[in-house]
Amino acid sequence: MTSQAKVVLLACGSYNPVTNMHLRMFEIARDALHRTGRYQVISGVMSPVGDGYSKKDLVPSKHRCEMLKAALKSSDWIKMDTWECTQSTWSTTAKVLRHQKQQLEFLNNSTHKPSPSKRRRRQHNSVSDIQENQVPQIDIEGDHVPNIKLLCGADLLESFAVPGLWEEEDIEYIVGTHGLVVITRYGSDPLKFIYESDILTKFQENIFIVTEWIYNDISSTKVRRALRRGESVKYVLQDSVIDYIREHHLYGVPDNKYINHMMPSPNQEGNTEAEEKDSNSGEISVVLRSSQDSYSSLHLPLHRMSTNLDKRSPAKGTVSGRVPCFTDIGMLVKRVKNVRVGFTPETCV
Ligand SMILES: Nc1ncnc2c1ncn2[C@@H]1O[C@H](COP(=O)(O)OP(=O)(O)OP(=O)(O)O)[C@@H](O)[C@H]1O
Ligand SMILES: O=C(O)c1ccc[n+]([C@@H]2O[C@H](COP(=O)([O-])O)[C@@H](O)[C@H]2O)c1
Repeated sequence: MTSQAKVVLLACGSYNPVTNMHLRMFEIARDALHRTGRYQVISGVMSPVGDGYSKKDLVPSKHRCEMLKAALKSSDWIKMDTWECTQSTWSTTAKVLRHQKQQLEFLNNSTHKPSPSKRRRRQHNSVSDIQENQVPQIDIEGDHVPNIKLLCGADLLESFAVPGLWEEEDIEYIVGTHGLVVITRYGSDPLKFIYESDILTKFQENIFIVTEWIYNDISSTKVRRALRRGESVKYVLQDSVIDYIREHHLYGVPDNKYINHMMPSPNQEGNTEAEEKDSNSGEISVVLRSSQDSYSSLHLPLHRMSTNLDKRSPAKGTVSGRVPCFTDIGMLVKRVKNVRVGFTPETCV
């Protein structure tokens, strides 16, 4: 019986925000590699791109990392590594792979897992509370350093052909030294693409194409568009990620009439204690009721509301008489400093 090669799957991306498909890619890839009988996937690593990557609508890495951290609670084998996004400038994917390789070699050579140096700790301070994930815990058995393969969608593979985007020597290093696991994506034809590229054809045996038969063309771009329009993204993102986006008002999530489409996740329901606490801490908790028994809450810092409140109510932060008008949201119950006012759209002018 031949021994199985140990593999770590590394996926680099914006994760702006992380979607269920980003997570599923790992599951699909692991299944496919295991099916061959030749590989054993020992870990998955997600490396969010740094803020220096000038991509439209990229929210700060602090938020993207927090969303990834929340999403990865649902996996016991995929970890985040924040090394890339804590570098002062954008790092090429080849550089990230080199770093990961060094980490694994270091792990392999030492009996103890590396603890972050003081310098690294300082670098990670900007990304609050994610230090625990900065060095993915990978259990290495035996003498061989696992092979790191770059996991990506077919669109990333096809971006190799965009003039000036990737360095040719980087492509050689990525595909020749590490190898790719490519998940098919709608509209892509990776086999044809490899055929048309000399360099990819040269390293063809290092490219593993996985057809995703449970077709799913989720993309972060589409998610951001839906969020901007106030449309539901439930079951497309992890509930914890939706909660985070809502709490931090990311991606232009509207505060007004569409917000009731973003239903709360089960872990947010019945959180009256938190609401009471917020109402005493300079924040307004607005509870939107869109049907008989389902609620969605929206936390607004007082300074964001003060203009409305100044205009419409006698005292800032208190509600009496007329209240800010939130149109088209059905029954709305509003709590400010423990004053609770219920009203319907008809009461708005
Ligand atoms: N639906 C999908 N099918 C296959 N691969 C995907 C899918 N969505 C994302 N990927 C892959 O995930 C990796 C990370 O991508 P990225 O964070 O840029 O996601 P994205 O959804 O394509 O983002 P955006 O829409 O903002 O460009 C890339 O390799 C990309 O090809
Ligand atoms: O290394 C490169 O030259 C390179 C060129 C283009 C994109 N990438 C990486 O590809 C990943 C996905 O990029 P994007 O633009 O599809 O979100 C992200 O991690 C980028 O750093 C890397």
